[in-house]
Amino acid sequence: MTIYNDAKGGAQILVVEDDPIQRRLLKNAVERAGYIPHLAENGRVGLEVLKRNSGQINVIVLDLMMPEMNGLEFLEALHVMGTDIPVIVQTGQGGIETVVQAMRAGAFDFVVKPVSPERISSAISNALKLDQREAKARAGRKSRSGAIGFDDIVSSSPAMIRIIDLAQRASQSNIPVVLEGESGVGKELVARAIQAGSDRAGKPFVIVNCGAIPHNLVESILFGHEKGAFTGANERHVGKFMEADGGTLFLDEIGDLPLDVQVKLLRAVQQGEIETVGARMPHKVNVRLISATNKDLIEEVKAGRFREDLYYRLNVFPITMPALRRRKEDIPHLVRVFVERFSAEQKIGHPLGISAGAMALLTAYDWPGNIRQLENAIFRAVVLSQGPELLEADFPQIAAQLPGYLTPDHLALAGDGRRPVPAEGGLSVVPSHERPTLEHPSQETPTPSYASAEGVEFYGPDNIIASTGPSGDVRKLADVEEELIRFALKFYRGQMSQVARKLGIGRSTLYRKLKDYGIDPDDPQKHAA
Ligand SMILES: Nc1ncnc2c1ncn2[C@@H]1O[C@H](COP(=O)(O)OP(=O)(O)OP(=O)(O)O)[C@@H](O)[C@H]1O
Repeated sequence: MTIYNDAKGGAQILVVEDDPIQRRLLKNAVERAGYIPHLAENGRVGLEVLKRNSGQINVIVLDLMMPEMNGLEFLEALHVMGTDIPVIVQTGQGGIETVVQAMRAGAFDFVVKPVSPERISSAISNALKLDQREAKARAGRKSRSGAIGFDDIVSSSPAMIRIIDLAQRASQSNIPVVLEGESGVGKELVARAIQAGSDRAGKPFVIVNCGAIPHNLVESILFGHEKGAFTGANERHVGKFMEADGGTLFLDEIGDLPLDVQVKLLRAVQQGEIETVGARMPHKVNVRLISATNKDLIEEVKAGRFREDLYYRLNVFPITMPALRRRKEDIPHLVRVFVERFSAEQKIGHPLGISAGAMALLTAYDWPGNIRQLENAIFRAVVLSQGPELLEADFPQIAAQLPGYLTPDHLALAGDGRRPVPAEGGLSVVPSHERPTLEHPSQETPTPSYASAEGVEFYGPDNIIASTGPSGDVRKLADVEEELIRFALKFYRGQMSQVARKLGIGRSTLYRKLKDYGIDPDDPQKHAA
């Protein structure tokens, strides 16, 4: 790993990439754009660099396919660390599904390999813009957080109106509530509103994400520990139950709680007292519990991963929150509220609207990351917006995933040279007559000049590699090889991993051959002068 400290005053970019050639290319591109690169050959080293340079790194450029700790694991580790440095993921293999996973895991943008220096430079400059403005936006939102109530929950659909009604009733008592629903549907928001609408309003609202804490620390984090209770317990630690005393404890991802801690939680719920690790006596606590889960808890009980007695104790008042794709009526309302909120926060300086085409696009999409993903998409679009209204072009990642919205760039996203594959449960196939007809005339969506589905033969003129030259003699092996590589690059639209795999060679061998033959992967047909 190399660290460049000869600061030119530019932003600092961490490049996490296992392929030495790609790493070098990125380093050059980052330097050429005037930034300071930090290089790491895998996710583990990347985390070390981050820790060592805490607060210094502005943007991360991350490869998704890496040995040891892959890109998704790295994103997960960032989430656990509570770091929200914008991450640009690079994808070559795996195609759109991996990209969707990465965006879900919080990536800001993605680029498809091989990445041109211009593309990476513009992705970094967008991410930097976001980095600076988001810090302000977060500060703004945080100051409101204590006061979030039912009025802050956008609800147009019958399903959401019913949820608000249930939640309002739950807020009238101390009844334990379980909020069920996919990630990003608004469980925490509803939990906050319940607290704000209850007689505990103004008291602590403490959140514990049970899924994000290492198993060996859960007990101590929930119940606290005395000084010297175990090796390394150098200070007394007040647990989350004590912190929430008098208020509400929101246990997120409750299904991830280890079984041994579930026993202690059951005792706390049944007896209203907690046992601090290392303490002689239990403490009485007055805490209202709201739990949330994106798992089916009954299935977890059946599988023996969640205690049945605890399930019945916690699940007295279940509220199931449907995914956003099941209540699309909420989308336009949410979009307008977010556009208004973010343009005010970002001090856009003029009223910002949204075009009908963009609204149709956002409504057509299925939002696998639910409202969080929608909120982030709008935030990003508002930050980067230039005109009086947001257009479809401001949502390239969404458009790329909707059939009927493909542009030439988007087509290149499919990892296997075919049209992008919808993420599981991620997209609706919108019948053509219902598809929003936006500024995408059909000629903008090119018909691929090949049919690369496995097993489908291709008989186009491009597919003929001659075995004899103009003189009538057999051609040199190297010439044929060069031609085949150029063809493969074009055929697989520059997807290096795929080209290497299909040619039956390693990626580094491919890069070496590109160099030997002077082939530019961005423009494989161009011959060196
Ligand atoms: N109905 C809504 N109106 C306005 N904003 C909403 C609504 N639902 C969710 N949001 C916003 O979407 C984001 C995600 O919501 P929230 O954190 O409550 O989801 P969650 O279900 O708790 O997610 P996770 O399970 O991943 O923790 C938050 O910023 C929240 O304010």
